Amino acid sequence: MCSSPNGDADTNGVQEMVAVETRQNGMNGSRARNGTAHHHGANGHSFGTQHHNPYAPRASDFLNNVCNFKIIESTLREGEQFANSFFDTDTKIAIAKALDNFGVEYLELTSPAASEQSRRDCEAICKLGLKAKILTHIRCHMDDARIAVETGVDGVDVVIGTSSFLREFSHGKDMSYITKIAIEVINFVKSKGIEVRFSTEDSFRSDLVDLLSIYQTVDKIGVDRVGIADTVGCANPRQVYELVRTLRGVVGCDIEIHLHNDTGMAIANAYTALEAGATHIDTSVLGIGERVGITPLGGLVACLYAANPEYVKSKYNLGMLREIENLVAEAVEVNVPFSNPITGYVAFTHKAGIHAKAILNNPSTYEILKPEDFGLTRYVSIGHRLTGWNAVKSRVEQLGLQLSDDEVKDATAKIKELADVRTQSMDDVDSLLRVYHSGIQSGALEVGQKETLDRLLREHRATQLGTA
Ligand SMILES: CC(=O)SCCNC(=O)CCNC(=O)[C@H](O)C(C)(C)COP(=O)(O)OP(=O)(O)OC[C@H]1O[C@@H](n2cnc3c(N)ncnc32)[C@H](O)[C@@H]1OP(=O)(O)O
Ligand SMILES: O=C(O)CCC(=O)C(=O)O
Ligand SMILES: [Mg+2]
Repeated sequence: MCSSPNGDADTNGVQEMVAVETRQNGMNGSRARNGTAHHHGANGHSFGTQHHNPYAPRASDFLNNVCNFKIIESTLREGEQFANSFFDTDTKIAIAKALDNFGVEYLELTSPAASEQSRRDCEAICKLGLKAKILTHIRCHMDDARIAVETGVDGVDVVIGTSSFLREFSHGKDMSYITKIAIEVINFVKSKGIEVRFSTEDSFRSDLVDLLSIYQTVDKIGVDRVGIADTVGCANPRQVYELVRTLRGVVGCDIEIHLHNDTGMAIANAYTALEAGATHIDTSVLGIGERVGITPLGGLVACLYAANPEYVKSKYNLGMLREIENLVAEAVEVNVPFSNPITGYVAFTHKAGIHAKAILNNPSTYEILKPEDFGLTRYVSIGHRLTGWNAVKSRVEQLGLQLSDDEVKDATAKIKELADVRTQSMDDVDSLLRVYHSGIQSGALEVGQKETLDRLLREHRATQLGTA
């Protein structure tokens, strides 16, 4: 196991990464906060946030909607449906508080009809006095509704399957019964003075006429939100855009969307839904949920930040993301994936020499997310065969060594030669640079004297091993 540049324990086999600071940020190479001896930290840089970025992508329709969306964080509902999940009361409360501090607008909790403990936990979370509104998620059934409204929640999310699959094999009800029971449940919840949302499970495999008809019916009786659910993760962005856009044209209430990630499109679909006029997006931390889960909170935040960083920074406490993901990962006994947006092991690590040079000059060249906005650290990896002399020069400067460009290039050639056999650790690279530097200082070494350098390195190794 090696330690991630951003401090997470990880087993993904990325080894011996070393890092240097960007030129814009000075060259005081400090040890990474949480890394091993092989990891050197590189804090932020000065581009971007206060100034217009002339290289940013053009604003899209999305920017018109991005300031109005709300997150319905469902780790404590959909996330409890993840195969590994078992949340005791303390864990639920810790997750609820963390997400509230992060700034999500809603927390969705498992139905109090699921079990006695689920009901008690729902009541306990309602009593925490969080800023986020507390919702619970129930079947479209009066028994569930009666229990839900007694828990102290701010709102109830009601769902029923409308696809022929679910009508036939799940609840066995036809559209006219579904419409009748939906009206009854919605009116009942509304009569208690709390929010009510009505959603159609498996929307993308439901008949469009049925869908629009029931959405219009519930809109007319004053539902606060209608929900679209891609329950099986079958939708693509074009289908999401079309359904949300069509629905936007026929209802006046808010539109929520719940997107499963079976084909890896949950984040893209969420983005598209916002472009099309959705107002509420369901997420869970790390995307946990049934099967491979739903739109992950971190991934959604990354994509919204990329579109409108200042707004997203002002809305959410981004520095908490890693802590929240670690909390949930630990609770459900999984690792944060190496490729996770923002918090993945390598999310801010740059390797190839061409990238490294540009990143050192201006991080915007190869980064659209700024690690410091998430309390994280950028790394430039050296010691491998793709290393270039610019990255090595930066490390030379961090170490306080004086070498000319030709000398750095000469030392880089040696690093690459060694790295063709085995990737060099940070300590290996530092030793080589120090040996090279003292050889130059003492006059024992000149640029291009490969055999002398090899001898100096052999002698250094022997001294270290005590065999000189
Ligand atoms: C796509 C989703 O994720 S929806 C949310 C899923 N969440 C949950 O299932 C919460 C946890 N679930 C539970 O604890 C249980 O399933 C309960 C308490 C809800 C129901 O338990 P049981 O009464 O034992 O029924 P069971 O789980 O076997 O079957 C589901 C029942 O709900 C009915 N049902 C299914 N979906 C709905 C719905 N959306 N609205 C109304 N009734 C529904 C089915 O007809 C079936 O009832 P029946 O067997 O009495 O005819
Ligand atoms: O209530 C909803 O909108 C979504 C329910 C759900 O989890 C799903 O359909 O996958
Ligand atoms: Mg779901």
